[in-house]
Amino acid sequence: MGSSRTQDERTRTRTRGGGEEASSSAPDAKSPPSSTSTSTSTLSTSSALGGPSSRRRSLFPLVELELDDDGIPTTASSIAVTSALRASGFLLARTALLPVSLQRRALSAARRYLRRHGDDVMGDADDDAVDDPPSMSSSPGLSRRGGRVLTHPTDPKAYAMLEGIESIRDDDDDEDDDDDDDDGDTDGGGADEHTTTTTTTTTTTMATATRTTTTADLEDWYRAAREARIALLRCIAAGMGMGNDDRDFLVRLHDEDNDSLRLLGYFRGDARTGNRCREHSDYGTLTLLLNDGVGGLEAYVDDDDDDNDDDDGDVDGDGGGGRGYVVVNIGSILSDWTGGELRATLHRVAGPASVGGSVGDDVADRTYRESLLRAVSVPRYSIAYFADPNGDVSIDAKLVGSSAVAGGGEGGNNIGLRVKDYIRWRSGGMWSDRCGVAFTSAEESRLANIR
Ligand SMILES: O=C(O)CCC(=O)C(=O)O
Ligand SMILES: [Fe+2]
Repeated sequence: MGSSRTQDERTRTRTRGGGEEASSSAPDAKSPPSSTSTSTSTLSTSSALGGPSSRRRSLFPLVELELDDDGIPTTASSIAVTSALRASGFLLARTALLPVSLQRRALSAARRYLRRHGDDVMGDADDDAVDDPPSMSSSPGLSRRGGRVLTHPTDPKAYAMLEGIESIRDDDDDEDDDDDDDDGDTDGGGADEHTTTTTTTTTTTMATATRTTTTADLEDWYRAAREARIALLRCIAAGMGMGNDDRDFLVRLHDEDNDSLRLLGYFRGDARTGNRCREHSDYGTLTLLLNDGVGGLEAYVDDDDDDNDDDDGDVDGDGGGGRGYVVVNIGSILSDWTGGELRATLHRVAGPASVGGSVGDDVADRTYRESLLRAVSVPRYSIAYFADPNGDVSIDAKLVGSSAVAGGGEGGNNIGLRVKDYIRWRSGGMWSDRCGVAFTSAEESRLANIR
């Protein structure tokens, strides 16, 4: 199982996962101890999702995810991760588990993958626009199904869902006799050393090498993301005191490895381009997001302790890719498990014409608008790694507090909705059937509030 993500919180209306009225979800009162390596990152001034033009610079913490000699996250890291997820639901994580070199390789591989498989599926990719993800020159608003790369029904993007590491290899096996559109692209980043070493060989050999490298790089990223998932789940379990301080409490609820990679290629646009990715929140447990540094990612964050509706934060504008960190956020299942203490935050990839975007005329507005214009003038690539819990775990479990239910009621008859059914419902299907566009009516109405 993996995830194609859609939607959830509308914090402005003080609601939390499942549409319930929020109880208390004030940011963690504990400030990280001075020994923590947490710092804040420099972030672009955000546009407000749905607010007028007032701006606030929002800083999400950059957390150095440190492991001890046994590979266990330090206490400082656990506190830093949990504090950020309480406060905003977002953090930027830097960790030796996801080194910059691997990030670059993975992004290059995603780009190659989307272009190759997109061409396969859609057949009309723009050959001149070598930097662009595959697009459909006709009917750009329609999703064409049946291949590995889909165009999104509404957002100007192509994407591929890779459900499990094996799916990457299967894709390559399927392609063994298909070399006509494999361009051996080295992505200008010099990241594809295997391809580079084969440039003097025949086209066919080079194509094979490119496939192999693409597969290897995506597999490496997938494996590394799984390790990072384990570390982050340990941080959360420890930081929240779950399972009587059993640090592997959450890890065990994920030992089926129900995860997926979504490779995303956003098309170039112009001043008229609105959202490149519609507002949504993720609905599994944990998302690790790597992007190529092209801006536009925004998160809608609300302070519970004031009435300002415009406390929205641009997550990064340069998330990963260059500076070596990944964006970490959580989905609604984990948020619900914690009674909303950890936030599944609404986010999007904005374009210059996004609703509630930069409409004012002060310096910050203009600067931000220019940054979005620059961002949309180039394609944007990202890789989302989604972790879901084991399929039979209850999404209704409460994993914090005195009534915490280990395993979410596993084995019981009255466990409520199971993860696998919930995800099927949210995502509009399982596996490659997922369209990733399902919105519940509650979510739709929350979204309507910001339009
Ligand atoms: O591409 C991005 O930066 C955001 C993607 C995202 O939020 C998602 O796919 O759930
Ligand atoms: Fe997302």
